[in-house]
Amino acid sequence: MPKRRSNSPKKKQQPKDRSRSRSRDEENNGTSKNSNNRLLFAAVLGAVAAVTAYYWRNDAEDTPWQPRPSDAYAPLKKISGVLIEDFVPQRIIDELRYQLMDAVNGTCAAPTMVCFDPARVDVATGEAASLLPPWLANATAAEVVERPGASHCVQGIKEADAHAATASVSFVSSRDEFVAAKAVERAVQSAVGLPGSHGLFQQLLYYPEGAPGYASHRDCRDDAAAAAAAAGGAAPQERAFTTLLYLSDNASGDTDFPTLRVSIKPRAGLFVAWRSLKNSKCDPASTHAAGPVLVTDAPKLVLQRWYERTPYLPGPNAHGEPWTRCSLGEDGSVDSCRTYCASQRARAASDALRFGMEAFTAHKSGLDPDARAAAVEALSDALSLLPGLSLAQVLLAHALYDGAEIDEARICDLCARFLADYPSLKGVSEDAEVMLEELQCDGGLVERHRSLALHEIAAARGRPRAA
Ligand SMILES: O=C(O)CCC(=O)C(=O)O
Ligand SMILES: [Fe+2]
Repeated sequence: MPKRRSNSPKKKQQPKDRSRSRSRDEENNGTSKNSNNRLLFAAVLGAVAAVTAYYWRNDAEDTPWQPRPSDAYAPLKKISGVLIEDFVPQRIIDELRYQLMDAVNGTCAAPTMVCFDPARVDVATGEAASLLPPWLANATAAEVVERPGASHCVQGIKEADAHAATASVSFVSSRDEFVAAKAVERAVQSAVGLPGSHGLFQQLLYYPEGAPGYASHRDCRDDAAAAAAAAGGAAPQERAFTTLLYLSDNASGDTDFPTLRVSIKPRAGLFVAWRSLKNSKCDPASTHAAGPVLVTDAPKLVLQRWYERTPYLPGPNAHGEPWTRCSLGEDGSVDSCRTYCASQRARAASDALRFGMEAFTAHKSGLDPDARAAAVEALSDALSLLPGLSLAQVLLAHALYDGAEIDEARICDLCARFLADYPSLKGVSEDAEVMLEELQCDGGLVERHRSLALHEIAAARGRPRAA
């Protein structure tokens, strides 16, 4: 017999009623309906917001930052910087290096689109503005397109020319894509208190020998209004902290903090982190640059991650085909070109997630009777590719919960996994908790998933490398 249960979680109205056998008619009236509306609102709005802005956020919560005093790095004191050597065991570094090099030689290898920020190409005429670099001399012959989230782009660039533009490569991975990156996330949480739930995507950076580096900048934004506009009206990103884990030993390519007169030389296993915001403002002292890598040096490899002030739930990875973005230097010339790319697996998972979110929204709108099944299928696909994809976990739990015949064990597991990573994401975590309660899930499930995570920390922070 198919199980009957409430249409949506109802913690507030019926805290003690865990019955899953009431009829739908009974449920669809009075206070339950208000509760349904609240949850429907949270879920759908959240999904839509995630589609448009690629994240949910919670302004109520501040990011913790509690590094051990012994890890404080005095030269970066003004920005609460820490520096930790031998942050993770060599095997973690080896795996990350392997993933990055594999991407550089494979999925990231052939960017054919270069974008300028701000616009350097006239979309109407297709003419390149002045000060374009020589490799774009015949850009007018190429197709000029607009890319959401970037400015004007030139498409169809010859591969060799695009390679000339590739000053660095950012291989953008989901938080859970690689075991090694996940282990680093846990290590960061244990060392400086930054929970993974505040982290943006992880970036594996590659600067080839001879790369000019990355021009002086801050990772935060000064102008909240401009940032909101750039985010398409959604809440702007606020990168509050930056963490770097160097994966290579270099004689050049230092991370420089000109205001603080500090230079950090890359050394495999060296971890450095600092805060960019001071009293909620973008701190000028956090200005930094990646120095040029000498032609005689080895390529510089880094795992970089930004952390938001508040929890952040990533949506689909925005990077499809590899593409290159160039920013402008102070004199208006093009500098700091970087190629962005993601793995085939992450891209496939993102496509499934995007489709699943659309289907989920259609299901919640009540207009399409087949949408729920489509959402379940697509979100399950996304999770089979990237099991830790938190947004897919919580949406799939909701979609399954709304079905006539529910797989309680699966919903419990999805909610517990989600809550182990996102214990306090406004509106979303609460719903996951309500589902756990309504389904009378095993009370220790979340804790088990959490301790699994702690186990990963212990594994990540293994014995220091031999000198
Ligand atoms: O590679 C580095 O040393 C720093 C990179 C950086 O600052 C950035 O990508 O925002
Ligand atoms: Fe930076």
